[in-house]
Amino acid sequence: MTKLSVNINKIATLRNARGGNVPDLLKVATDIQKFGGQGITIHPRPDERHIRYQDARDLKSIVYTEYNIEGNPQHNFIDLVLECKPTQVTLVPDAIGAITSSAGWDTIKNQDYLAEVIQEFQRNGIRTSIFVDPVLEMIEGAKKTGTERIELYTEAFAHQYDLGNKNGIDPYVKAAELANELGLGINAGHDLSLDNIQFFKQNIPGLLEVSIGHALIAEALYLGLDNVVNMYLNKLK
Ligand SMILES: CC(=O)[C@@H](O)[C@H](O)COP(=O)(O)O
Ligand SMILES: NCC(=O)COP(=O)(O)O
Repeated sequence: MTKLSVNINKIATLRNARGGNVPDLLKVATDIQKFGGQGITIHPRPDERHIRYQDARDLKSIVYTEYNIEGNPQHNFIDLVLECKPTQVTLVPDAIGAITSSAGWDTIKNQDYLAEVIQEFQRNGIRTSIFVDPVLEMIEGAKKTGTERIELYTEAFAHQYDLGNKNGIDPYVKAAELANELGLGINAGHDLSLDNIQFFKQNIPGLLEVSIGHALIAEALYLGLDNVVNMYLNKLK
């Protein structure tokens, strides 16, 4: 079974736009789980432009499914994760100020660094995953860091799928086969959507978890619009 972990960064983006508490991030996280979501993902960034560090702390008592915190393991991030003790930490090599994640780790160049950080999280009972491109050398390097899981960076697949090129899945299938052989658990995320998720799932052996945010929140808005516009019209009769 593949678990769906819903990334709620975009809920925080919307809330922060007005400075108040609408939409209420904690209520959204509660409801996503009530609706069947099997995990909550957040990706606090150093500028706290969407998820704030305090949100990560507040979610600790709300998330009873899988709690996944993603980010670049700088000192503040490491301290936050050790304080929140989520189910899983996903390490992502983001540049400060990056609009969104745009590459996986070079698991060969950063092997010692990753191994050290991963050990620290594992000593604290937190499962680790590292964000990687579907490149075989990077999967082999990931294994050597001691991580339990990898998260396949799916932007390239999603882009090719949008263009009608289903062969974009090929490197992901090879990466997943190798990860399975090496005993690495497989997560995936970035730009997955209602359009592409079923094809991805059907082709990736042993896919344990997907984290989906941007498209899912946009789809939820769109699929709810008809309903809400009509609720307003009823009140204005
Ligand atoms: C690692 C990954 O692909 C997602 O966590 C993504 O980076 C979400 O972050 P933003 O919501 O800031 O784009
Ligand atoms: N790890 C990927 C994630 O959490 C969500 O990415 P996206 O769906 O917002 O592109």
